[in-house]
Amino acid sequence: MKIGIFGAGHMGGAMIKGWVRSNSISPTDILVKGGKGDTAKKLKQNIPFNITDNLEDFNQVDMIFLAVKTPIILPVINDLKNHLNKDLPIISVSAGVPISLMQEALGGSYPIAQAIPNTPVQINQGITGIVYSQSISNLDKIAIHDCLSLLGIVEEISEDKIDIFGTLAGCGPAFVDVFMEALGDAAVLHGMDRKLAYTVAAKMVSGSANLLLDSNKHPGELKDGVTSPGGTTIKGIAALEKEGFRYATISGIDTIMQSYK
Ligand SMILES: NC(=O)C1=CN([C@@H]2O[C@H](COP(=O)(O)OP(=O)(O)OC[C@H]3O[C@@H](n4cnc5c(N)ncnc54)[C@H](O)[C@@H]3O)[C@@H](O)[C@H]2O)C=CC1
Ligand SMILES: O=C(O)[C@@H]1CCC=N1
Repeated sequence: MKIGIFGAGHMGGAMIKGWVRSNSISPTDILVKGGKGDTAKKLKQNIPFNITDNLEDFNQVDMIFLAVKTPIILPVINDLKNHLNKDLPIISVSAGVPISLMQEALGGSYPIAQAIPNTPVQINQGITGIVYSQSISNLDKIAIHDCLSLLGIVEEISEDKIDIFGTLAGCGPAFVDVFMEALGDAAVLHGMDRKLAYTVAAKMVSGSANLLLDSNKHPGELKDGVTSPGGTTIKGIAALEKEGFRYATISGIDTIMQSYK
């Protein structure tokens, strides 16, 4: 499978790393178009993919991912379509560009998809939500699904849920990172070595997440299993709730959702 990708920044770079790490895609089967900066060139120092600025070269690949910033998705699509001599599937990973706008730019029958991956794709532990255009063939869908599955779980979702999917799965890692950083600061406040504190925080978060998935239990039930009556944990939970922990989290997600309007 030959993959084309525009943009090798945070998201594009994470996808490239994940594909190569999966051992199913050779770096030389990845064709990258970078921007004006040297991000793609720097990444190429570690991963020997191909770089080009010649858009005609993308006719050699099986599908093209767009991982450029949201405001330039449509200009990039408009430029690219003039250089393709066949209808290669184009998958935008950009948050906030509706598939209808991309479809309009490419023409009604052009095969496109909007996918929202997240940064854990770089270690093949991502989750990607995807919406396909109606015109896309089953064969294209299977090929795109297979390609994204190398990076983690893939969920096909309806178009009206892509923004909330992207907010939860795509933005969410930053929420968890801030949480782990804060846990680390608290542990340092109480004398723990910072490196150890982050290791403990990360293993605690990943272990708790895996337990939620494996046990199929409600998160509240798992929380109840930690909060012994009159014990220490419930004192901490009460203090967090007093500070609006749940509402702060809901508000964070809701604020992102409002920003799409
Ligand atoms: N960072 C994340 O965790 C996630 C990002 N996304 C989406 O991915 C897209 C990119 O975001 P980031 O990677 O965070 O931004 P970024 O700024 O790190 O990367 C964008 C890259 O595009 C390159 N670029 C600019 N113009 C270009 C052009 N004409 N052709 C090819 N490359 C060009 C830039 O040099 C840069 O390296 C955004 O639309 C965002 O919504 C989606 C899910 C998660
Ligand atoms: O912050 C952003 O705009 C992107 C969208 C999903 C994650 N990062």
